[in-house]
Amino acid sequence: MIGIIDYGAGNIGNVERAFRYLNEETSIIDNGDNISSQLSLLVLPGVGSFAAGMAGLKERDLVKPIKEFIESGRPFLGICLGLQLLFARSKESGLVSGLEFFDEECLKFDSKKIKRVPQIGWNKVETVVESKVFNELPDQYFYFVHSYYVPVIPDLTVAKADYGGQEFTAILNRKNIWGIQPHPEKSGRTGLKFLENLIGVIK
Ligand SMILES: NC(=O)CC[C@H](N)C(=O)O
Repeated sequence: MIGIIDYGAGNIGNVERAFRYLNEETSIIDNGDNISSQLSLLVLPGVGSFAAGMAGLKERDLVKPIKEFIESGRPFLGICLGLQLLFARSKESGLVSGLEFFDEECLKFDSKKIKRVPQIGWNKVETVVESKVFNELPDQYFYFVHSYYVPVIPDLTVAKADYGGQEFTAILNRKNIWGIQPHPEKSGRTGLKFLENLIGVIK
């Protein structure tokens, strides 16, 4: 069973449809009581601001159960804002702390150097560390919608992308924690294949 966290603003429906297309059972989780170690994967699909995301998790008492699930070593996937919320903080939301699994800060694309911020559209993802999650992808193109990014971080970034000359982390992994900045649920066959590969890797 794959748990999909609903903190009131994530892209739940498309994420649920993507996993169901892969014949995976899903459960929508909007309170901490439903986060159990029986889940094969816990997914945090994020849409909106860093502060609103954390507020949504706090309002539903989801922060502690999510942290306990991840600290217990169970597989976790953060999507877009869900990847960013794994970090200590973001330039988007001042002093608001994230889930703090990683110390770095999410930064904003420099609109003085890059004409169009947010990045909205397809972009090529470049593998940094070989992983089975990249096996037999139809191509390397994923769909992005974001203004903030996580820099490339050694021993954490497994795939990167470049937007307007700014390199950033597209996919991260450390032990049981996975994050993907683009939206695999909006990235067609490539996104579905990534999710299918990830399900195989975490089993
Ligand atoms: N699509 C989103 O949820 C964007 C996440 C974050 N607010 C960013 O701009 O990077």
